[in-house]
Amino acid sequence: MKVGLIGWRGMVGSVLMQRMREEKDFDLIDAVFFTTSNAGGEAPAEGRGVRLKDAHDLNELKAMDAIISCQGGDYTTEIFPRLRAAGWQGYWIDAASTLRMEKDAVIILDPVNLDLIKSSLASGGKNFIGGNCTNSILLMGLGGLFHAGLVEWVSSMTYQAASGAGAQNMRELLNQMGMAYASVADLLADPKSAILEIDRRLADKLRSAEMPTENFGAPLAGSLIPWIDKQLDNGQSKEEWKGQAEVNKILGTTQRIPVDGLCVRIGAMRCHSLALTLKLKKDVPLAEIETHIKGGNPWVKFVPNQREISVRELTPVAVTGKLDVAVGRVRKMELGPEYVSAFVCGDQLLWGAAEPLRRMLRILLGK
Ligand SMILES: NC(=O)C1=CN([C@@H]2O[C@H](COP(=O)(O)OP(=O)(O)OC[C@H]3O[C@@H](n4cnc5c(N)ncnc54)[C@H](OP(=O)(O)O)[C@@H]3O)[C@@H](O)[C@H]2O)C=CC1
Ligand SMILES: N[C@@H](CC(=O)OP(=O)(O)O)C(=O)O
Repeated sequence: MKVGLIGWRGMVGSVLMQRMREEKDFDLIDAVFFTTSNAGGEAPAEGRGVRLKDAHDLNELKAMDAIISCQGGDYTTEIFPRLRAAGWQGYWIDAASTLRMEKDAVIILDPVNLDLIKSSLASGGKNFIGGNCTNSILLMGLGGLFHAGLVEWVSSMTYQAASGAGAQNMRELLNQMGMAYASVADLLADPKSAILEIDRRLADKLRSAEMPTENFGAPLAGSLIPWIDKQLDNGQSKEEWKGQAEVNKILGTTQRIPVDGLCVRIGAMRCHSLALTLKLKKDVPLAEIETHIKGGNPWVKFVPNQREISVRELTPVAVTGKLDVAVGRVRKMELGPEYVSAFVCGDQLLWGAAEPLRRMLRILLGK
């Protein structure tokens, strides 16, 4: 199978390349690397000596059996319709949100919706799009509970990492942290210095025009940003809107499960977390709930609802760089016996972006 890779050197693309190398996916395909900026340049070794092709050259793209794009929504918007209009019948696998809600597209998260993917393939489906990172992590964590048909609705409050906004934002966060520390380093070194003086000086620095905020639009270090993506007319952010739309599409629900909440950017690097309130359809014993969650997929790492282990294992720092999706803080809430809390934490560049794409390729290859 000839597989074109576009966006392979970006942040999501680099994680995809790393995972494809680890899993030896390149042994199974003829990989052809494309670029929007350096046609004719040297491709990664997996390209077996073929130079980089122009990602705007429809004839080169048409020669592919499948294309994986991590290049971004603008590229998809520009190229995908022209490629299909030119008669290309190959498989389009994409990280960008552009095509997610199209009728002929499946949002891919195979540990949760392999049946939908397979039935789409059987009926000639060709467009397979990775989900929004927050939703993919929610469903990787709690898919078992959804599949058991127990969830009436979900309130989802998110704590989203800087990486979701892009590589430049990760750098900006670290630069902000560095400036924040530098502003009080001398006082910190003196154990007798007054904490309120440290706090005042830090607040002044974080609010000052010196703070680099070109990418986030506000300081994130020592703070948070309670808005992600565009503003919609109903008061939701676009990120919040995606929750219900995508979760229901991924699950293929016939009766819509309401999902809503506030999406918040915090100073984690690449793990998104969600604090969830679930209203169940009935009062189910906690042990049964835990069994459903644990049985969701092999990557669920269930963390018992105990302080010490939660502090150690249910955090972005513990989860970063791993395929495990940590699920914990599962308990009945004081709101009533059908109300359950949960906290889910996953690496948004792995299950949230790159992993479903390479797994889709494997499904196409039947391996
Ligand atoms: N960021 C995220 O967490 C998630 C992103 N996505 C989607 O994935 C897509 C890509 O996102 P992301 O990987 O963050 O985008 P990046 O900005 O990291 O990369 C996109 C492209 O930018 C070009 N580029 C220009 N300068 C550089 C450089 N110095 N280093 C690397 N690449 C460079 C590359 O194209 P070229 O080689 O052609 O020049 C690259 O493929 C987006 O559509 C996004 O919606 C989906 C889920 C999560
Ligand atoms: N919006 C997500 C990242 C992302 O790229 O989402 P989407 O693939 O839905 O555009 C975040 O900021 O954390």
